[in-house]
Amino acid sequence: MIVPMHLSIQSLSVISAAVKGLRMCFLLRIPSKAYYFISFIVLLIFLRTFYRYSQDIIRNSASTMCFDDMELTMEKQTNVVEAKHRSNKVSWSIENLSIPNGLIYPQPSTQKGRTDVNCVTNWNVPLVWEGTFDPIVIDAIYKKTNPRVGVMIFAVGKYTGFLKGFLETGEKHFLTDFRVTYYIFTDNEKEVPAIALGKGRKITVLPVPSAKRWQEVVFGRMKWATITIDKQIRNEADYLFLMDVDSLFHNRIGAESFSRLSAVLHRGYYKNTERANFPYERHPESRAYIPVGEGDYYYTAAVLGGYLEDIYNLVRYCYEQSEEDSKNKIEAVWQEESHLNKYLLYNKPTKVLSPEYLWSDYDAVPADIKVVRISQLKKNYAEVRPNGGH
Ligand SMILES: CC(=O)N[C@H]1[C@@H](OP(=O)(O)OP(=O)(O)OC[C@H]2O[C@@H](n3ccc(=O)[nH]c3=O)[C@H](O)[C@@H]2O)O[C@H](CO)[C@H](O)[C@@H]1O
Ligand SMILES: [Mn+2]
Repeated sequence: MIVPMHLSIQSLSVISAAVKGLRMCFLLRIPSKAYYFISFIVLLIFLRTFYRYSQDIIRNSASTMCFDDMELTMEKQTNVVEAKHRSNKVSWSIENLSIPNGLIYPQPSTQKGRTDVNCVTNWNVPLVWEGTFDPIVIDAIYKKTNPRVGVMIFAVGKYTGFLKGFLETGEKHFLTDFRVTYYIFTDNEKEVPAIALGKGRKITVLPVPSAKRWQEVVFGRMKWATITIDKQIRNEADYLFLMDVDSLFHNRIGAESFSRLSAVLHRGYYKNTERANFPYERHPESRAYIPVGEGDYYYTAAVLGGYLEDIYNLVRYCYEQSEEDSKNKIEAVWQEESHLNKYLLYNKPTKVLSPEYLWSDYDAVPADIKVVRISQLKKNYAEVRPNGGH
């Protein structure tokens, strides 16, 4: 319990001054009316002080009780999945959904829309497919806040060879009217190609160490992203993406991809896979463990987006958890993607993007994928990865 010291000291000095005055009156034999009047004032001050003091005590003990209760509840919640060192900074966010006057676009319908696929999750956030948004409307909403968009990509070892195609097609299709900085994490600066960039767009090259195993790179993404956001990106971007570099953009990606935390459904498991068969980490010893019977979707780690602080919390979580695993000599089945899937199960994304946002050149495009926006390139794993392997 905290005693309100400031209050008691202040009030005591007022009371003692009044008592002194009273004694003076008594000693100087000031007429009795004034004497009664001063006594009355002293009594009032005394009562007021006592009242305030007791209120403070009640308030303090109540808050101590609340705090004790909170601690108890938190102890009961044994499975809270979040970064140990979460950022408590306030993210940039879209303020309101206003658009400029006079914008011309087709009338939206309450009756027509995509019916072949589900366009909403069971936690009631959009599941984005072609035909569920109007590019003119959605871009206009976000354009007015003119966010600084950062895209973190890693090109370590032979993967620098993918940069040219990624950047050139990105300039054609990726948030073309927005400010974009490509943060290229590489061990070989000289291999970063010179690409003509649109207005308001730039490249920042960030050195990272080379790797002997590709697994080091994919885990390392979470570590270097965490460190670099802290050191630099936090002051330069409002919205952040993390993407694989071995892909090309084929069609528009716009503001419909923006939300506090947007994750993409992995093309391999979005339609007919029972959750028990999702390739989640199934060993309880791993920090990425998800028990059979739990799970919403299987998300890819190859495209992710969100407000800066939300992405920070996510990458920091994946980094911390994989560090814990490696202390115990465990490597999750799909590396950082396994930790990501655990995080997203217990911290639901605020938008889920369909596999239009990451398809693969290995797979035929089915009828429900009306537009392929990004596609993973076919690659010779033995050739591009330092230790080969699939
Ligand atoms: C479509 C999809 O879900 N992709 C994921 C999948 O395989 P992928 O086959 O897509 O992984 P990948 O070889 O493309 O590696 C992921 C990314 O790490 C970077 N990189 C990797 C190795 C290397 O030597 N140098 C380098 O720069 C590069 O940006 C690459 O795009 O599994 C990986 C982890 O197992 C990641 O979770 C990928 O996001
Ligand atoms: Mn990839």
